[in-house]
Amino acid sequence: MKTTPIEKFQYLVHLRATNVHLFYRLLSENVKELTPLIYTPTVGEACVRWHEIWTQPEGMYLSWNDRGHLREILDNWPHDVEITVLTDGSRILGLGDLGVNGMGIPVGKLALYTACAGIRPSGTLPLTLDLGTNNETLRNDPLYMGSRMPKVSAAEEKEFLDELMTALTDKWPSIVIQFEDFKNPFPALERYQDKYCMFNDDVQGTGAVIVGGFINAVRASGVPAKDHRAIFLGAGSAGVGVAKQIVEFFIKEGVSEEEARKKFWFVDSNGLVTLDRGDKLAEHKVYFARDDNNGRQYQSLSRLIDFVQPTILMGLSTIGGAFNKDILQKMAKLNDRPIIFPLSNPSSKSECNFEEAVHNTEGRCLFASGSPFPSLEYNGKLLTPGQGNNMYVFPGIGLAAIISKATSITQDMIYASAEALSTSLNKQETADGWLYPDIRRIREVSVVVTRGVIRAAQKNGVDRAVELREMSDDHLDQYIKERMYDPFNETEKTTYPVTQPAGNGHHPFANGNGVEHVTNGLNNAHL
Ligand SMILES: NC(=O)C1=CN([C@@H]2O[C@H](COP(=O)(O)OP(=O)(O)OC[C@H]3O[C@@H](n4cnc5c(N)ncnc54)[C@H](O)[C@@H]3O)[C@@H](O)[C@H]2O)C=CC1
Ligand SMILES: CC(=O)C(=O)O
Ligand SMILES: [Mg+2]
Repeated sequence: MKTTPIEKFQYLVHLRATNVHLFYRLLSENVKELTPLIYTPTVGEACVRWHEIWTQPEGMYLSWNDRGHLREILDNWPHDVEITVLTDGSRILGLGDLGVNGMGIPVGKLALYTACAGIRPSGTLPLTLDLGTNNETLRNDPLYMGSRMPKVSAAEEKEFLDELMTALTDKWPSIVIQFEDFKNPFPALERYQDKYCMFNDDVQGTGAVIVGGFINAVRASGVPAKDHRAIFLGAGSAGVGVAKQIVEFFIKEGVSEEEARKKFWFVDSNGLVTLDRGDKLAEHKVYFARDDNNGRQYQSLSRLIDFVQPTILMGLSTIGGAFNKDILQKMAKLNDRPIIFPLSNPSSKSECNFEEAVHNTEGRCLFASGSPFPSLEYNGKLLTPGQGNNMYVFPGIGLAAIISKATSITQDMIYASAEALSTSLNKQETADGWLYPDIRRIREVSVVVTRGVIRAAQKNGVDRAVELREMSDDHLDQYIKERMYDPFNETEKTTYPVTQPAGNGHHPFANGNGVEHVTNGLNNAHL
């Protein structure tokens, strides 16, 4: 009997490696119960302990020493890849730099691609870059499987990524590449987004999923778009990615860009993000930096709330519990329906939990969190939290890019995923005031998102599957559904090729050989 979440995680890893279709049958019939085990929050614990709990290889690791040979190495992968999720492990959820332990994230995200959007398991490639880690504790741990060197410089990583992007698209010309959990994702996004079929999930996927729920929250708040004001705790890739897409929404609602930009007050680890703060602001923060603070600086979140009187409080700070009782009660005093989105992952990093938000706002908050929280009864009413997690959109974005054979993933495609998500709630969900659809309907939702993204690709002319342009929406939905992998109709035995990180040879199971021995996850007795 498996009792702890991590034991259940390990059981599911084993099931996937030994009976992949059964794993996906189980997952698709129990999405709500099993997603928290294979994804956030449990995947966070699994990544922290990856080197301790590791039993069998999954995915492919590419190390700094492999540079110059990346294209040859990809030839070792025996399947045709449609999509890869790629991380360098440098910012895994809100848990910091976990080096190659971050492999849990590409594996988990791709399992959701299969479960939620029906991408064939064999068409997915979890990819982790072993470019060193600045996590000294891990580097000194005898069981750590990655290279024991500090993280390479930004310029070296750029050089590596340039080679990798060329190699991936040379090997699989239609591949979709999802960047995930990079500490500083902006340079690569800027460099590659027009040239390759790629997107950054933390900046763009998160922006889209939050706008999707936010559209419904603004409607439910009764406050017109032009009167909203937002405080963001956390000004990193996700915070800025979300705010930029909310700006896009405000503009569509008739607010000018300048007015929209002025609706945001960002707080990071150095205080309120202002132009006169005296430190050199990272480039991505400059757009939202305030210039109207008259030399005043941040004292506390509570004082900033008094000053700004926000309608919206977003948390993307990795600071668990930052939205305390005082903060939540202030939001409730200021607003009939305060919008409170503690979005940091995993649950331990969430700025507050659902129960705290409900009790301190008299049940009036419009709530979504990054990790799931249980429903609860309040004043005789069952309240269900929204889950504002990019898992509602990235499967549809990826599937749309694959089906439409997109040459790149445009901002319009990303925004279309948000709009499609906001329309995907059924009558009951809307009547119950939900911001996001029931996660149990995720495959249906992914069809709606996929169609919206394909239509945007067509409008932007980045689609190569031009025959889809003539299809009606109903026909296109049917086409998407038929394209989806169905674990209930599978007899083919699928195997999972894997490689090991360059590693150190100390791990009892790691062969430390990088890539020479591509092994089969179903039959890895020779490891
Ligand atoms: N719900 C979702 O779908 C998603 C959630 N996230 C979560 O958002 C969080 C942040 O992710 P990123 O923006 O990519 O990380 P990041 O490292 O780029 O940004 C973190 C930000 O928080 C700020 N911060 C740190 N300590 C603070 C403090 N004491 N007070 C105020 N600000 C503080 C940092 O200065 C930085 O601006 C993570 O926990 C991640 O798991 C990220 C992507 C998607
Ligand atoms: C959900 C996600 O992508 C993150 O927390 O990084
Ligand atoms: Mg992420």
